[in-house]
Amino acid sequence: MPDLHMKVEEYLNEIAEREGTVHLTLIDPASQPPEVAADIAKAAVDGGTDAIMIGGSTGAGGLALDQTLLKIKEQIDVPTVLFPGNAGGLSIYADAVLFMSLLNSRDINYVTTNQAMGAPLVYKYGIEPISMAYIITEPGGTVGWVGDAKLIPRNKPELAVAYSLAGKYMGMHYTYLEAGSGADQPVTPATIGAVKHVLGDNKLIVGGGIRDGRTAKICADAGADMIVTGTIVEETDDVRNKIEELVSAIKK
Ligand SMILES: CC(C)=CCC/C(C)=C/CC/C(C)=C/CC/C(C)=C/COP(=O)(O)OP(=O)(O)O
Ligand SMILES: O=P(O)(O)OC[C@@H](O)CO
Ligand SMILES: [Mg+2]
Repeated sequence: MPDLHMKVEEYLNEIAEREGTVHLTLIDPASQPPEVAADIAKAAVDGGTDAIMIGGSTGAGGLALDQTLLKIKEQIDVPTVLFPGNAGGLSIYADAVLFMSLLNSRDINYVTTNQAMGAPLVYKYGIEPISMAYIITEPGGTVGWVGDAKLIPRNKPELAVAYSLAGKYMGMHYTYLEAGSGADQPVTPATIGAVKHVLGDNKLIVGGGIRDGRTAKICADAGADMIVTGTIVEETDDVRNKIEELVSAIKK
């Protein structure tokens, strides 16, 4: 049960310290009606997920986003964290936003422009911004295409390290290594380990292509502080059971 006076970033960091790894469930508001999203969120929380991330690369804003958040908040009391594909992915009903720059994008819109367009809303709505370096590796999926990322090759950890260090030196608190939603394989343990080594205490999020406890544990053991799963939660018939499998594999 979260302390509501605590900031979301502190809440997540504290779980990472105490339990070894945080589990985040990603819900795409464009994938199902708000009531169904709320049922998924409830089952995920019952299964032990630590927070709900809300976002999508395509069509994830507006009324559907607001209604999805409102319905989810009726069902659960863990934090809701926006994962916006652009400035349209913000909602007054969320607790926090992963305020990210896609560092390896070729398109300035994903490096600073959406951030500038969204920042006044974050301020006005009072959403907690969590600064984050977002780095996409092969295969990259939809988000790699939409974000026009110069994908980091799977076998080039040194390039992921270079971008991660740049993010840290620019003052970003979190780093997110993304293989793309639904990737056939997640980011390699070698890349995760090399990046975590240079990040030190800065938190590392890993997502894309993680579908089972065994894979989640490999990523956590390699150095991920937080594991994101989205697609598998959309696909499974038993969300609670699937989340329990993932959570029990990565927590102390
Ligand atoms: C901070 C603000 C206001 C905006 C940031 C804008 C940036 C940098 C976006 C990065 C590029 C991007 C398109 C990110 C989307 C992240 C996301 C929600 C991925 C989830 O992917 P899915 O939507 O599940 O993928 P599919 O559409 O393939 O299912
Ligand atoms: O859908 P999956 O493959 O779990 O990926 C989650 C997340 O990393 C996508 O941004
Ligand atoms: Mg998706």
